[in-house]
Amino acid sequence: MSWVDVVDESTRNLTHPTRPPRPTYIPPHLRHTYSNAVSHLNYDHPSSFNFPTHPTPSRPRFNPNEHGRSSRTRGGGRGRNSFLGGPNPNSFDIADKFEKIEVTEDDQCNGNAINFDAYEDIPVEASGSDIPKPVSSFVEIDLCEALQQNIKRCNYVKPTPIQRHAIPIAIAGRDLMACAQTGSGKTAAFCFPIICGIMRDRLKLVGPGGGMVKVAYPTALILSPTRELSCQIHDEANKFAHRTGVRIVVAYGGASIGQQFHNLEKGVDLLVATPGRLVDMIERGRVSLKMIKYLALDEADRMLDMGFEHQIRKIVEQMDMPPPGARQTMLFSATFPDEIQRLASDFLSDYIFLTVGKVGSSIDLIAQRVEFVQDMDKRSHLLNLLCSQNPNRTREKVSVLSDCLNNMNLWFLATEKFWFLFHAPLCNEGPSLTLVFVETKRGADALEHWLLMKGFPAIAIHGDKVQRERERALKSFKRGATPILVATDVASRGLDIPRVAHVINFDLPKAIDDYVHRIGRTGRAGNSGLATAFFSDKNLPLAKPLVELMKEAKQEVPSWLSEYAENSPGGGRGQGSRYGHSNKFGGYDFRRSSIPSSAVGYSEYYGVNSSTQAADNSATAHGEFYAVDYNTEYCSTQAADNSATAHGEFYAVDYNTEYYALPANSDAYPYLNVGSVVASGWD
Ligand SMILES: Nc1ncnc2c1ncn2[C@@H]1O[C@H](COP(=O)(O)OP(=O)(O)OP(=O)(O)O)[C@@H](O)[C@H]1O
Repeated sequence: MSWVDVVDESTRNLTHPTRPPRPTYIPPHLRHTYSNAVSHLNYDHPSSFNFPTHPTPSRPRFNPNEHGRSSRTRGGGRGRNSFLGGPNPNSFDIADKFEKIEVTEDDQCNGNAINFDAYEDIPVEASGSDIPKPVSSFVEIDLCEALQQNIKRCNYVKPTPIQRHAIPIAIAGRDLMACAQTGSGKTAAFCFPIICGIMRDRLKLVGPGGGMVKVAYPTALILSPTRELSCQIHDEANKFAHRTGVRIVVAYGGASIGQQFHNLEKGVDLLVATPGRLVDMIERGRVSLKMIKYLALDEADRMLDMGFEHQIRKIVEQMDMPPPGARQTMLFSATFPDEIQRLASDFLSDYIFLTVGKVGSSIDLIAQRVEFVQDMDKRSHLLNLLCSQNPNRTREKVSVLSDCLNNMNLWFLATEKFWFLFHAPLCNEGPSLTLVFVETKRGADALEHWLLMKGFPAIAIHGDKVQRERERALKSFKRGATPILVATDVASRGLDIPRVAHVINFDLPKAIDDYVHRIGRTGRAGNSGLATAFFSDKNLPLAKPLVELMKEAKQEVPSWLSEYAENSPGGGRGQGSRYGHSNKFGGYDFRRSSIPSSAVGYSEYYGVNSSTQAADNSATAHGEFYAVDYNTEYCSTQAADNSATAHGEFYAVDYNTEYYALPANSDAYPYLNVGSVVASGWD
């Protein structure tokens, strides 16, 4: 139950929920360290490279101290209703921040001017064998002419980093697991190679799906977790495939299956689908996957977590889809926990793992604020925030006017009346948009209703709404007619909505990955954004990963939050945290944890493949790895407790050197033996 539900309940009962007791202090566990070892760019090296990390130039970033106030004291001076009561310890003039946010609009294809220079300095790592070299322009890539034309039409002047690296890999036919920041252009990174591949195959293949047929045989399949995201990918892919002859169909639940069958009957090369609807279509015998040559999973970690894994396995492993190796598989997300990587590797063959940017984040471009707000104060705090988004607007004005309108039973007029107030100063062309995340569907409805009553133009989207309502809400939000969207996690992934200037985590999610995706709805395509989170006692498990994430993004961490992080039980990786051994958020090739050296931040290694997992615990490394510090901890993928400890240094292993694993949990003393066997503490 979210706080909104609590508020509803409590107002009804005229009681207030009691504040949960403070947790007892538990010292933070030792954080793993990882070196930021930087290797030389080495394209001659046949199978792995690590791109240099450049110093990050300073970007304008929100600094709460500039505003002369601090949110550092936990709850200090916090009133039950800070609007009516005393000063709010977290209050700040958000209007100042909005002035600093750069959101521009000038584009033919996607409605947003792009500032991809912002991504120029981000680190890129790739691992796997024989990695194709990245490119620096689209023309360098062997894409078909029509596709090149469409890329220009879309105003894509140059590839984003993920596109520079991922597209050549995919065009070379390699399987890929790619992790890149939210809003950094992953959709095109998998769409271009797929469309190009379909066009090439066309010349060679004539599938059974020509003309009006009852069973559709797509050659490419893109799966995504939500209906809205599938529609968005479909729209994007259609733009890229303009005049190429590639036929793209979308299939998702909640809409007429008859219409979707009809679309399929007209022919389909690329099917974009949500898993549930696709299973339905396959089971009705209307779609066959036996011609699939390209498979892409967007938001792949979400697709393989508990909610979807069963369906995905059914589609990929139990229907008639060709196996890994016979098809090309690409997995993309902004977050890739180890456990999910392990599951995902079942679907891949000799794949390349690519990570672009501060993995699992979008963050340098997003100013993050965390404010301590007790559940009962959240609504009034939200109102303060929304009011302060426009410097000319005072909460009193809104309150008086909306009370007035409410009394006259004219709340629907209020929406109209206050709409103009959301034309925030940051952009002249349209209103800035605010996305408010809540925990429950009921909470979303309640908050939408309450905001409307208060005169704020809000609309809710969540999984209990019928599809038409969901689409209407999103459309209204996108065009700015209703510039506040109250959403559950249904809107947290993938949606690319220009002009979302502010994401408010009214209720924080349980897992830090979800936080990363939520805040990634702003700060997209190189633009900056603002994310505000309301943190309350019940978010304690999230404190530590949140602090780590904010530090990694060079954000100001309130001291009260650091204190919470230290008191966080079990080191506070967060409820639902799925991180393994690394401080890096989300994107770390789990195969590396089989190799001691890589587990401590080594940048070059290769030849790690499925043989590392061989039953006899043997592996063959084809490459260099070296220099493990004394007492460095590293994890073993095969150890029961995923841990092992290396004491010592070893380095300089020649190509084709064989090394063997000791049993789990052994303290190993690796020794230097150039060109020969190295025993080390992994199994
Ligand atoms: N090379 C490019 N040049 C200009 N704009 C681009 C380029 N590539 C992508 N874009 C635009 O950047 C925006 C973000 O892209 P996209 O939605 O693919 O990001 P994403 O990485 O998939 O984000 P998320 O992780 O949230 O799903 C889109 O509006 C897209 O049209």
